[in-house]
Amino acid sequence: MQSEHNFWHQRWQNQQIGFHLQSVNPLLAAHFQALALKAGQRIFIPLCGKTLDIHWLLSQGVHVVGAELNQLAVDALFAELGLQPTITQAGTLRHYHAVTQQAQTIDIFQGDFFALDAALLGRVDATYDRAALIALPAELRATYSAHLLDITHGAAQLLISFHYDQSLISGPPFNVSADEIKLHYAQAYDIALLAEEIMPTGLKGKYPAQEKCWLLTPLSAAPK
Ligand SMILES: C[S@@+](CC[C@H](N)C(=O)[O-])C[C@H]1O[C@@H](n2cnc3c(N)ncnc32)[C@H](O)[C@@H]1O
Repeated sequence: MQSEHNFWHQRWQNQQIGFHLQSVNPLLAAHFQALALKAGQRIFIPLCGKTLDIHWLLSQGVHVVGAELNQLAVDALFAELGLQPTITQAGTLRHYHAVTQQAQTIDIFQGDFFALDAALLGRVDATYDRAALIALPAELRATYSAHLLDITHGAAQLLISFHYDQSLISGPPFNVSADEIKLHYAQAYDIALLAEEIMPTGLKGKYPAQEKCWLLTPLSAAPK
């Protein structure tokens, strides 16, 4: 686990953050409404980095809670949002909290996602997973998905997955197949494919790759 953490700390330290998009993720903007969140509800972004998707979600009138390992990323996120957070220690995690001018709250837990529990995380009405599941190696993904289900009480998810020939190059991002998504989540969710898109530039500019956007609806709430 420590080498896994060091890998990401080094990426942030060296600003090797090719995963960080310069605008809101088009799949989020196109399919956010599928989550049917109301103003004032709260969305969780595991492994959030300093994504501009957070800026966009706050502008949609929802509260945001995130988890991110690296402190440089979290400090940059708040600086780019123009917000001065209050920071408190919560066990091994640092809890950043701020309120936007439009009264949306943003809470980021800086530290290991696996140290976050349901009580600390608080209410979650939906989860947005972009480059979280696919950022983790195969041996961590079952633990990740089980922990996510546990701490969010199985809240609905918008999940973006990544598909390419894993034999061409090693991850991250990792290829996570539709079958694997079902393996992790079919016991808790109805799983619907909302969109699939070929990445015009491919992965790292050369390997053919595809993104898929999934809506995971809790089985208790899914239409029969
Ligand atoms: C591929 S990036 C995606 C970031 C963001 N979701 C985005 O779309 O830009 C994965 C992020 O997860 C963070 N991360 C990796 N392992 C983590 C862990 N165990 N707990 C919390 N964050 C972690 C990394 O520091 C990195 O910022």
